[in-house]
Amino acid sequence: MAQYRRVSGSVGLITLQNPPVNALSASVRQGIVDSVKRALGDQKVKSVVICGQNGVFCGGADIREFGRQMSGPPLVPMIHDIEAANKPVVAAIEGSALGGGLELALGCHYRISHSKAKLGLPEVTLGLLPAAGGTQRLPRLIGVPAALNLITTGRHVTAAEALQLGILDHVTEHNTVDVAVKFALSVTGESLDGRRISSFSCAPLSDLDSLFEEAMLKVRGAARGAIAPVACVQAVRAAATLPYAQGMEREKELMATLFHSGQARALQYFFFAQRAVGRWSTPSGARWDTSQPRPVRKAAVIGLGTMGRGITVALAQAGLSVVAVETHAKQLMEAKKAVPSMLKRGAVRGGTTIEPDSITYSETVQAVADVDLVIEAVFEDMALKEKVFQQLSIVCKPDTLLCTNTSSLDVDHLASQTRHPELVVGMHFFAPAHVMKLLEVVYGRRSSPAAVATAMQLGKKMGKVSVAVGNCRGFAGNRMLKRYLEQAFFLLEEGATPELVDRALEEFGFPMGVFRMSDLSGLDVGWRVRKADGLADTSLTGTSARVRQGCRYSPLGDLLCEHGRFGQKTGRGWYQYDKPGGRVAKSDPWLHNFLDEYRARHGLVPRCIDQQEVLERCLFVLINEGFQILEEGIAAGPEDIDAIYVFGYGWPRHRGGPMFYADMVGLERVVERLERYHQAHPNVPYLQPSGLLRRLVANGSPPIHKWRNVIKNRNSQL
Ligand SMILES: CCCCCCC[C@H](O)CC(=O)SCCNC(=O)CCNC(=O)[C@H](O)C(C)(C)COP(=O)([O-])OP(=O)([O-])OC[C@H]1O[C@@H](n2cnc3c(N)ncnc32)[C@H](O)[C@@H]1OP(=O)([O-])[O-]
Ligand SMILES: NC(=O)c1ccc[n+]([C@@H]2O[C@H](COP(=O)([O-])OP(=O)(O)OC[C@H]3O[C@@H](n4cnc5c(N)ncnc54)[C@H](O)[C@@H]3O)[C@@H](O)[C@H]2O)c1
Repeated sequence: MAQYRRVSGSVGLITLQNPPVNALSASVRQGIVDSVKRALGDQKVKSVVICGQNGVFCGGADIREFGRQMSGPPLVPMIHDIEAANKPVVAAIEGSALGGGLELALGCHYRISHSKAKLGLPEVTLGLLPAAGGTQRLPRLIGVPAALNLITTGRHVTAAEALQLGILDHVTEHNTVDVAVKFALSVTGESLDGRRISSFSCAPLSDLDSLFEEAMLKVRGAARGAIAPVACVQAVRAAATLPYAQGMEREKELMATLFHSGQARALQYFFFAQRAVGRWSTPSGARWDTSQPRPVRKAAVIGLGTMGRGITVALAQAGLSVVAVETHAKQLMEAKKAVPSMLKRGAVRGGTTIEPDSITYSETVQAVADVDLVIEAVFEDMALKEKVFQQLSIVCKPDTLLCTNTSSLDVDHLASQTRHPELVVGMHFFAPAHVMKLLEVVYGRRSSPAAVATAMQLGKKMGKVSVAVGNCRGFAGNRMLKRYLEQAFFLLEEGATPELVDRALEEFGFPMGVFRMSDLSGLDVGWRVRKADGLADTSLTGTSARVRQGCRYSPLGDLLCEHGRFGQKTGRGWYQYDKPGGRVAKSDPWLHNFLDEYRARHGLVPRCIDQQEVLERCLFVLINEGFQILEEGIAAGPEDIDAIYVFGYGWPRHRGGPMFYADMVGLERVVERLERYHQAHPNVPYLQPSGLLRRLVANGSPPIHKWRNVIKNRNSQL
C-alpha cells in the first residue's frame, strides 16, 4: 500500500507502507501509481515527496513475489512516469534505499537522505540485475566506473559516500521527511530539465573497451561461475554505449536470462535461509522467541593460539571487555603482539577503532572471576579441557556461561565437569575466527534455553551468522566434511589425482578444492584426531590396511603425515610449495609416484574418473550426511545446514547450499546415484541413502521449504 496526503499546503506526500522494509509488492506499486496520478492531477499540489513508513524508504522489489505469477503495475513504467512528471518529485530516504527502492529514488528529480541511511543496488546478490532502470540511470548519474562497482558488487553505501558519488543531492541529520517537504516547496515551479537522469549521457571515457574488459575479467575471476555479475557488466556497457531506450531494452533482455535461472532461485532461497537460521529451535522445545538471552558485558577467552586470538579480537570488536588467558609464557607474549595488530587491521577494514585496553591479559584462570561468559580455546584434548572446565566452574560466578570452541569433542561431557551444566554450550568458531562469518552454537542435553539464546545473540553481536546445532561428533559442519574428505581419498586410491578432484570442485564453485584446502589447514590436524581415535595405524598391511572397524578406510593422509608432508606449513602436502609457508600449489611428481606405488602395493588398478563422478561421490555423500543430521534433529532445518556450508566451508552461494543443491538436482537422482555408488563400494556404509532422504522421495520429493513437515511428522511418531 501507499498512503497519500497533502502537507504544507501544496506538497503531495506519498508514504510507502509494507512492513518491515516497504518492499515494492503489487499493492505498493498500485498505491504509488494511484498516488502519483492523484498528486499530478491535483492543482493544489505543486510538488511531491515520496517516503517510506517506520524509518525505512524501501528495501526494493518484493523478493517473495519472484517465481510467482506477477500482478500489479510493473516497476519500469511506474518509475518512468514519476521521472516524466511535470511537478518536482523528491525522494526522502531513511533507513534503506536498496534495489528497486533506489531505482525508484533515481526516477525522482531530487534525492534527500538521512545521514544514517544505506543505499545500494544489491540485485546481483540475488542472482539478478537492477532491472527497473538501475543499470541505465546509475552510470548516467555517477559515471560508468563507480556504477560498475556498485552494481557488480551489490555493496551498500553510506549516505556520506552516496553524496560524494553524486547519488544524493542532500544529506540531513534532522527529520528527513520534514527536510524533503521544505525542499520540495523551495523547488516548486522550477524547470525539471536537467533533473531527469534518463536524459543524461554517460560521462565520456577515453578507453571504454579496456575498462569493460578489465571489469569482465574481474567479475569472472570473483564470481566462481555466478552469471549475474557478468550480466551486470553487460548491462552497464549498454548504458555506456547505447541511447537510454535501447539500453533499457538490453537491461530487460539480460534480466530475462537471469530471472528464472537456477542461480537466482538459489540466491533468493539463500537470502531467506540466512534469516531463517535466526529463528532457532531445539528438540527440547527451546526457541528463539521464548528464550531470554542474558546480558554479556565482559567475556574471557582461555588459550590464545590460532583460535583464541581471533575470538579475542571478535569479542573486542563487538564492544565487550575481554580477559585473555594463556598459560604458556611464550604464547602469551606472542598473543600480546598479535592481537593488537589484528585489531588495527580490522579497524582499517571496518573503519572503527577499538581501544586495545578493552583487553587484559593474564597467565592464570583466576583472572576470569567476574566475567559473564568464557570461551575456552585450549588444545583439542579432552583431558585438558575437562581440567579447564573444572577450574572454570570453581573460579567463575555461578551464573557465568561456559562455552567451548571444540571442533568435535562432547559438549555434554564437558558440561558434566561443571557445577552448572545448564550453562555450558559450544561456540564453534571457524578460522580465522575474527573474519569467518559462521558460528555453530552447540547445545547440549542440559543446556538451558537462556544459555543457547545468549550464545546466539553474542554471535550476532560479533557479526556472525549463528546456527544452533545439536551435540554430536563434529557437530553439523565437520561431521558432513568427514564424509566428503573420505570420498576424496578413495577417489585417489581408485585412480584420480588431487589436481583432477580439486579442478572438479573448483569448477563447481568452491574457492579451493578439497586437497588444496587440506594443505592450507594442515594435514596433521586430522591425523592427530585419527590417531586419538586409534585409526591412523600405518603398520597394517594387505587388505586390513584399508579397512577400519569393518568399513573402507584410506590411510593416504596418515602416510603423507608420516613423510612429514603437513601441507603449506611444511612446504609439501598433496602439492608442493616453493618453501614452508608458501601459498602457490604446484603439482608434485613425488606425490604422483607415491600414489602409483600405493595403488600397486594394494593391487588397485587405476581407472579413468571423470568430473561428474568426483562431484557426485564427494557432494552426494556430504548431502546424505546432511539428511542424516536432519533426521537426528542435530539441525532443525535444511536452511541451517546450507548456512553452515556457505558461511563456513566455501560452498558457492549461487548454488544455495548442499541441501538446496540436492533439491535442485532432484532427490530421486541423489538416491539413485548413492545407491549405485553403494553397490560399487558396499564397505562404505555412508553411501546408503539416509532414511529421511528415502522418505522424502517416497513422499513425492516435496520442495525444500516443505521438508520440515516430513521431518516433524517423523519426530512426532517417535
Ligand atoms: C521481470 C521482473 C522485473 C523486476 C524488476 C526488478 C526490480 C529490482 O531491480 C529488483 C529488486 O529490487 S530485488 C530486491 C533488492 N533488494 C534487496 O536485496 C534488499 C534486501 N533486504 C535487505 O538487504 C535487508 O532486509 C534490509 C537492509 C532492507 C533490512 O535489514 P534488516 O533490518 O536487518 O532486516 P532483515 O531481517 O534483513 O529483513 C526483515 C524482513 O524483511 C524481509 N525482506 C527484506 N527485504 C525484502 C524484500 N526486498 N522483499 C521481501 N522481503 C524482504 C526479510 O526476509 C525479513 O523477513 P523474514 O521473514 O525474517 O525473512
Ligand atoms: N584451528 C582451527 O582451525 C580450529 C577451528 C575451530 C575450532 N578449533 C578448536 O579450537 C581449539 C583451539 O585450537 P587452536 O587451533 O587455536 O589451538 P592452538 O594450539 O593454536 O592454541 C591452543 C592454545 O591453548 C593454550 N593452552 C593450553 N592449555 C591451556 C590452559 N590450561 N589455559 C590457557 N591456555 C592454554 C596453548 O598454549 C595454546 O596457545 C581446539 O579445541 C580446536 O579443536 C580449531
